[in-house]
Amino acid sequence: MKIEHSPLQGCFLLKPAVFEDERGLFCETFNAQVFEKKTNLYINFVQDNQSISSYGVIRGMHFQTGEMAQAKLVRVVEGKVLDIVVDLRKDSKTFGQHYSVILTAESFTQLFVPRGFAHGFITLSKRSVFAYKCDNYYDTASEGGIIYNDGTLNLDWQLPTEDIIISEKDKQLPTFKEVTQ
Ligand SMILES: Cc1cn([C@H]2C[C@H](O)[C@@H](COP(=O)(O)OP(=O)(O)O[C@H]3O[C@@H](C)C(=O)[C@@H](O)[C@H]3O)O2)c(=O)[nH]c1=O
Repeated sequence: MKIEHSPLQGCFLLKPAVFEDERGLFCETFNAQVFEKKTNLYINFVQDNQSISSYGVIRGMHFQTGEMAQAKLVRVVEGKVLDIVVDLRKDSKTFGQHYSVILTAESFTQLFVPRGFAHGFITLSKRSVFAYKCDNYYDTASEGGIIYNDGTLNLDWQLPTEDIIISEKDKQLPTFKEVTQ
């Protein structure tokens, strides 16, 4: 497992070793010991999630607040997505900055998203299966979000507006300024 720093503080790319043979392939998608050794972080993942999306679907930008904040380890099991994170930690050197990365099933690359980040993704393939671990439980009362087309963040979703599909709930999310002021 190789771990690379993203430009955002505490946000890492994980590249698992992939073992191929005549049967197919094998890889460890998570190993707590290795993760701890390479990041110096002890993360107790307590919930695993999976979502399926069709082309053009954006889920995001989401986070949970306060004590229910969640770190996430995200990966794509089928298809291709553009994953985007925003650092919302006011005491961070990279506060307000965002980072985008393409995640595909074939690359096995994962993104570790720390607590205090907003997270979202768009499906660029016909369908995507997205899987992630969280270090805190889902809590509706703590849900927060930022509108995907926020004028300050100016996130590039890489698809024309007419191709974008987004839930009614996500269309109502506030702006970056409203969330961080
Ligand atoms: C996230 C979540 C949702 N749900 C339920 C609530 C709702 O009825 C249904 C769909 O929820 P949502 O529309 O919020 O699902 P979704 O838009 O996929 O939400 C997810 O988006 C990505 C970007 C993240 O980063 C995640 O943390 C999470 O916020 O599933 C759970 O039961 N547990 C969970 O952990």
